[in-house]
Amino acid sequence: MRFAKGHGTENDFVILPDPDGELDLDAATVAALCDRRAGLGADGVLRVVRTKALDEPLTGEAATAQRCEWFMDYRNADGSVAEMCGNGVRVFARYLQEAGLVGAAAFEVGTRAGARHVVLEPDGNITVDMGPVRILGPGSARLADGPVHGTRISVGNPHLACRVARPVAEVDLSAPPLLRAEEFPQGANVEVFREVASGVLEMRVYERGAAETRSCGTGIVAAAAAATPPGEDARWTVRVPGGECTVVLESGAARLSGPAVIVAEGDVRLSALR
Ligand SMILES: N[C@@H](CCC[C@H](N)C(=O)O)C(=O)O
Repeated sequence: MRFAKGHGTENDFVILPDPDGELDLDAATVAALCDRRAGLGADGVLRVVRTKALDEPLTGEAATAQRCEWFMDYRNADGSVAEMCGNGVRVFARYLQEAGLVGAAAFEVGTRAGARHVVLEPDGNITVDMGPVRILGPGSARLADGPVHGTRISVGNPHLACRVARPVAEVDLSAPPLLRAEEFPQGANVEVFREVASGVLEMRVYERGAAETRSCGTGIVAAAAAATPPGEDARWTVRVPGGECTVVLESGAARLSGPAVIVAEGDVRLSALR
């Protein structure tokens, strides 16, 4: 099976080109591909499939994806399905560009959170219109070193973005955060963030379905939204362990800009994966 490997601020993905939807990608295969010792290693898988070949109903929030030629079928490293991935959609767009599957510098990508408009910027970054950012109210979690309190936010997928007083490097993210099922029936990605200068946040994340990653695009947007006074527009630079991205919040929606690179292409033996 052909594959590519790419990352956006070191949030890394195995990319599987499957234009005609012929691949039966089960959770065990995804987990084996993402295994960093016995597989290729990644935080998630991006299956590149034509929307018309997708064997899945696109209803509700996902319905606008029907108008897109290409669909990002996102899977977490543990094999679970997720609605959206902010770094993944940039890497997906870079793959489409480099594989010659799109000709324009601006186009839409289908996701389970709906169509997402992307722009390949002249400076090499990619900007994604991340859609509506929904503030759902307060929430809390228990981390390995104690409780954190924050804001429940949907960026298509669920987040708990928590402002902390200490440097984020000191927060213990070695264990899965304990969440309350009534607050997060589908689980959540948990961000800890701190404002380190005017308009600049530092952030770390524990991702649903993956553990701590070096960046999370939807998490970056969630942290920026949690850091912004209600009803205001804002622009943030968000530093994560794998680099930095920019978020512009405007009228309840967000644009995310950052790098996306393809670093390898090759063949993987699916039959050899455990
Ligand atoms: N890394 C992604 C988010 C991937 C999905 C997430 N783990 C979830 O289950 O919601 C990003 O860059 O947004």
